[in-house]
Amino acid sequence: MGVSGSGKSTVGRLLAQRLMLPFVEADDVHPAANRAKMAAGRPLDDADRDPWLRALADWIADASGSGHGGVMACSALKRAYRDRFRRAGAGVWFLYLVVDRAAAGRRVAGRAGHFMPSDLVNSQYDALEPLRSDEPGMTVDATVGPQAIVATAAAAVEPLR
Ligand SMILES: Nc1ncnc2c1ncn2[C@@H]1O[C@H](COP(=O)(O)OP(=O)(O)OP(=O)(O)O)[C@@H](O)[C@H]1O
Ligand SMILES: O=C(O)[C@H](O)[C@@H](O)[C@H](O)[C@H](O)CO
Repeated sequence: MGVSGSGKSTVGRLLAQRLMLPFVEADDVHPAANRAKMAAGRPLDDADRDPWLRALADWIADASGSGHGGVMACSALKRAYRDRFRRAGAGVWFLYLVVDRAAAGRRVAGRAGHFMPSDLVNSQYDALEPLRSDEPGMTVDATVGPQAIVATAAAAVEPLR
């Protein structure tokens, strides 16, 4: 979880490889209308996110039900979204990638071939409800290298598997 530019896709892919688990990129699950809205510079609201969260919760239910689990790269900005995911499957655990607005803005602006415009980064922080201490998971500094983040996260989740 984390705002756009926090490194969810980068870290999530590497973590899934390391743990040898299926990976899903939540950006690929957005309805076309959501992608078009963001590309036009308009932030998503709860209603826009509802069908997307439903599809992602289904993925979690399948991964959980199959017994192998999986890794998802998803902003999951609000507590209510994470509650939904926790209800969908057993053992849902969040890695919260923390990055400040300036760094996230620079990363999103510097990335090619993605629908998300950097002017939407501020709206991501407006929606963001950081991971709280009662939510299973881990908060990490997302400005260190991706491999270091993956090593830290893998060490934390391995004993839970
Ligand atoms: N730990 C890191 N250190 C330096 N650069 C990083 C790190 N993680 C990601 N990046 C770079 O930042 C940019 C954004 O990363 P990425 O696409 O993984 O973020 P994201 O959170 O998935 O964003 P979005 O939600 O918009 O898809 C990419 O260019 C990526 O290479
Ligand atoms: O909930 C949201 O506002 C969206 O999920 C965004 O976070 C984007 O999908 C993503 O960050 C852009 O790549």
